[in-house]
Amino acid sequence: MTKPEIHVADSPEALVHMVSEWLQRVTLEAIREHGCANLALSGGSTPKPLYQHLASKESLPWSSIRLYFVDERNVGPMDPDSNVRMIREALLNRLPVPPLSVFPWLTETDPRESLARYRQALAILPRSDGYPELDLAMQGMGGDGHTASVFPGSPQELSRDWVAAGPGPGTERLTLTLPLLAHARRVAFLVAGSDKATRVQECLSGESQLPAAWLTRHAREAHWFLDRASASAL
Ligand SMILES: O=C1O[C@H](COP(=O)(O)O)[C@@H](O)[C@H](O)[C@H]1O
Repeated sequence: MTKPEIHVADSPEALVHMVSEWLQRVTLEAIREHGCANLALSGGSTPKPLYQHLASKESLPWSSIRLYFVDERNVGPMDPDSNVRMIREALLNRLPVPPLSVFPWLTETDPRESLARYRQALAILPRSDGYPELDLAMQGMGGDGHTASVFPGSPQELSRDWVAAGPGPGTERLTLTLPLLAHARRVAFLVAGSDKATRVQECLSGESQLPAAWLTRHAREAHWFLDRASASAL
């Protein structure tokens, strides 16, 4: 449990550049250290420009990177709500990423089957305290303080498993759990916009029990990447 590092960029565009440089640096470091980098990416609207930017740079050795998905909505892979659809369109379809290194959630089926398959996909990772160890988990934060698909007051919030399924606004969710994410070598939150400023302040105050705050406090190394607007209440 260490103090989170807060990085503030002057604009949403500068934020994308800042996170992209950092993500590339820590990814290359992991590849140098143990031959590959194990990353988990979030969905939602905030990271899309980051993924598009990364796709345009083509500077990472994608054959040495495994890509997991922090969470998914239990909808088809072409559904407008699908996280993997957004990440494929913004990033994966534009790059030479080997399909076998990409681990989408199985959806449109019994969630117990999806969770069992995702546990298998995660089981190839090294372990930290019995949890699969990601090199980097890229997180978002919703306006209610959720992160991944762990919503305040949801059953997912209490899970100590590696993965969980449960309710979310609109669609059922499949998600990596907070303890698994906390065992990643690094957790990075990417948040933009003045509408989230008060929640950012709350999550970084050290008192809050919201999922994003819990993960920040329990992560081995937590980073918050903010634009000026989302950092305005700090
Ligand atoms: O529902 C979700 O929301 C969070 C936050 O999304 P944002 O659009 O407000 O940045 C996201 O991190 C998560 O992957 C997604 O499923």
